[in-house]
Amino acid sequence: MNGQHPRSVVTAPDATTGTTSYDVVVVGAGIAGLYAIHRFRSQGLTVRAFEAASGVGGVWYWNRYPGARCDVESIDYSYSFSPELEQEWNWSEKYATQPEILAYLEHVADRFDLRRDIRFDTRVTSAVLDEEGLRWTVRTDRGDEVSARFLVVAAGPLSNANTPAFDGLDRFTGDIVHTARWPHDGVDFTGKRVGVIGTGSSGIQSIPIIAEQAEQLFVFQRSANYSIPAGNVPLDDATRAEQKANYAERRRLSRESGGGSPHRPHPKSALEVSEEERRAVYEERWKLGGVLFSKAFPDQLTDPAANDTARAFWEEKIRAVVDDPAVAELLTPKDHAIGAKRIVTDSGYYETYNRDNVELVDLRSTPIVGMDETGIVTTGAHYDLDMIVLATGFDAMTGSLDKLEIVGRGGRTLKETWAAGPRTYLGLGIDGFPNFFNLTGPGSPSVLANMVLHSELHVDWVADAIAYLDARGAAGIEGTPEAVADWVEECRNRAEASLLNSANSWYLGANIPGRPRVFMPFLGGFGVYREIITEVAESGYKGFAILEG
Ligand SMILES: Cc1cc2nc3c(=O)[nH]c(=O)nc-3n(C[C@H](O)[C@H](O)[C@H](O)COP(=O)(O)OP(=O)(O)OC[C@H]3O[C@@H](n4cnc5c(N)ncnc54)[C@H](O)[C@@H]3O)c2cc1C
Repeated sequence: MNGQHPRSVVTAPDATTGTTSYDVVVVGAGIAGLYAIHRFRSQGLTVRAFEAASGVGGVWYWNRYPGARCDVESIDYSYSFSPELEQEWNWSEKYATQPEILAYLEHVADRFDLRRDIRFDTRVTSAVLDEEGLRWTVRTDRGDEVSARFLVVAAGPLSNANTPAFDGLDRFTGDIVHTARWPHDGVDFTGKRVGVIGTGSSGIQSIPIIAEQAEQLFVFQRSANYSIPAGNVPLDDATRAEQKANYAERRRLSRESGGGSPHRPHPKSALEVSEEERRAVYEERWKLGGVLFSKAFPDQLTDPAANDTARAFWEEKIRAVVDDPAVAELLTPKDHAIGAKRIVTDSGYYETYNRDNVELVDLRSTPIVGMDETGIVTTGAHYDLDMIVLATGFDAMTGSLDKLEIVGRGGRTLKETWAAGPRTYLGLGIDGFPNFFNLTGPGSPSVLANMVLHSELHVDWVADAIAYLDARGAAGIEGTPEAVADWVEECRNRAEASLLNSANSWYLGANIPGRPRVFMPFLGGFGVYREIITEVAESGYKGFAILEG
């Protein structure tokens, strides 16, 4: 071979098998999938993307519930690969709403002409490895069968909506909506008796808006969560101009940071500073709004005593807002450290409980028994309802992968390989699954980071790996079993040193019956992770086997 692996140009379907060949198949057209199409195409690779939805956007296509917003500032929750795009797009608010983020992603799809390589309304059902030819045969629910050298799954860590198996849910005769499958023409709550089940991010973001419309709102809470006001503001021209002028520096700081934002924690421990200084730092973080509160001090998520100072500050703030002390008590988490579950970013959540038409139902003391024709039955009461909103979150991180039958070496499925929990090398390589890359999933910082920058980091890494293989005429790349074992150990050690491992959260699959309890994201921080995977690439892919053609 002359140093170039033969490219698989898009072929006409094979006359006998009906199969079309591509360099890369991309599953999903959310933030990660869209950039993947652009990046691979720019490198001269042929791409076929499949998307189950009718349009681009991923979570921003599906999660149209009222109040849906990003919790990373809009200016940071934006692609960085195109300086022109950075300059031309104008965010209207500090934390953009779902319609605006979706409009942004549609603009990206149009601007870079991405739709022509996406087959919409098409769910990938299986991907099977041909071990000898090192190719993946990908099949869909619409009868497609295509072949690709590389399988890139961008199915998203939060794309598989979770509906708990409530007894009698199908007997309820009113309307049922899931926040992650929200009707495109909206939902009118006017004059309705509504029950919202769940007080995670989707519930907390939507409850204030539903409460304004509904005649009566019952909030069914199993676990209280820590939420912090977004402190959202419209962005004026001067602010935008200043942000854009400093975009490059902002990006640098974000890439090097723990979570993908330009803000840094205070340099000292929360326990080393005076009470006065600590309060001032927390006040400043409170004003920044949202998730950044969990990173005010470097030891906030590792030292319970440091964490407790943040929790006490939070509690004082919330108790000052909620009129009824008994309700404030119920809204105060008792079972996890602040930041151990992703802190929610809200707009008027706690104030909502001061309204006469809102009642908080504590499912810890009166669990849901089930539904009947007219409403929700708990061990304490029957709630007559016109509508149930399921804000019950996701089968996170591995849910969408599980629905997709990925069959690697020896006919072994990914599901079997991960039966005791996900096992990867850097989140990017799995032994037994050559030329398969799962973007922003287990073993990477994933949902702990700014997912736009994270998606770009992963896509660029994969594109560079493919270029490396092609330059050497190699056929493939595969994480070695030793490297996978070491990385699993590394991830476990980091998790055990963190308070995040102690909460019963979806980071560990704890919301899904039967899931092994394994902390799935890499906890070393985005900047550290970026350095590690960059060094691995620069070393000639240490820990990966380079497979000859
Ligand atoms: C309401 C909400 C708010 C969020 N806010 C933030 C935030 O502020 N900051 C942040 O960093 N992260 C946030 N996230 C996390 C979010 O998951 C990421 O930011 C990002 O959008 C993920 O992009 P993605 O392309 O990886 O996945 P997704 O956006 O989930 O896209 C995956 C796509 O793959 C498709 N798909 C899945 N399986 C298949 C299949 N078998 N065949 C075909 N298509 C398939 C899905 O339909 C989906 O459209 C939020 C998540 C939610 C749900």
